[in-house]
Amino acid sequence: MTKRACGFVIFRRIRGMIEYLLMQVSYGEHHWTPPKGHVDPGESDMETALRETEEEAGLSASDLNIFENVKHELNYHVNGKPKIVVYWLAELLDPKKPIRMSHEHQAFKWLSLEEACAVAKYQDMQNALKYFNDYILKNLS
Ligand SMILES: Nc1ncnc2c1ncn2[C@@H]1O[C@H](COP(=O)(O)OP(=O)(O)OP(=O)(O)OP(=O)(O)OC[C@H]2O[C@@H](n3cnc4c(N)ncnc43)[C@H](O)[C@@H]2O)[C@@H](O)[C@H]1O
Repeated sequence: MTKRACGFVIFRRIRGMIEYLLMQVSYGEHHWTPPKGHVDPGESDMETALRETEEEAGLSASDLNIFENVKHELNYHVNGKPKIVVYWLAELLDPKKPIRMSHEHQAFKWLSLEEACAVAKYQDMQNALKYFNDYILKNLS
């Protein structure tokens, strides 16, 4: 059975720069991803993305401008099992709003596209970040 997770690639505009929020998990390989998590039974993808973002980063829907039509899907395998991760683009409305981490993460960073791609490590996550960055440059600048 395919696992499904959903979240937001969150960006902020600060000092004339675009920065992306990446969070480092406190377990396993301590990898970095945007806030996201598994879809619970009966939840829609968007409900999952909102719940996980609140739990993992302390940000609620009212903190974000969510671009519901701008999304990107990642497909990879975890322990031999397929996993789909859906990300929507979202802007943090107050760029200075503090991030409140849960026990699932040990660090977070606001990063430029290049820095975020270096930290994200996986090619498909890098492609997602570039896709969203292109959208911002073409439509939101
Ligand atoms: N090793 C561990 N030890 C203790 N508790 C653990 C654990 N793994 C998970 N948990 C528990 O599971 C919960 C996570 O639940 P959720 O928070 O609901 O779900 P998630 O973000 O999708 O989980 P995860 O971090 O496992 O997913 P990812 O696909 O990024 O990452 C899964 C794997 O895929 C790899 N990966 C990530 N992105 C990838 C990509 N784009 N391509 C290929 N591989 C990728 C990662 O490096 C990682 O190895 C946590 O509360 C934690 O308690």
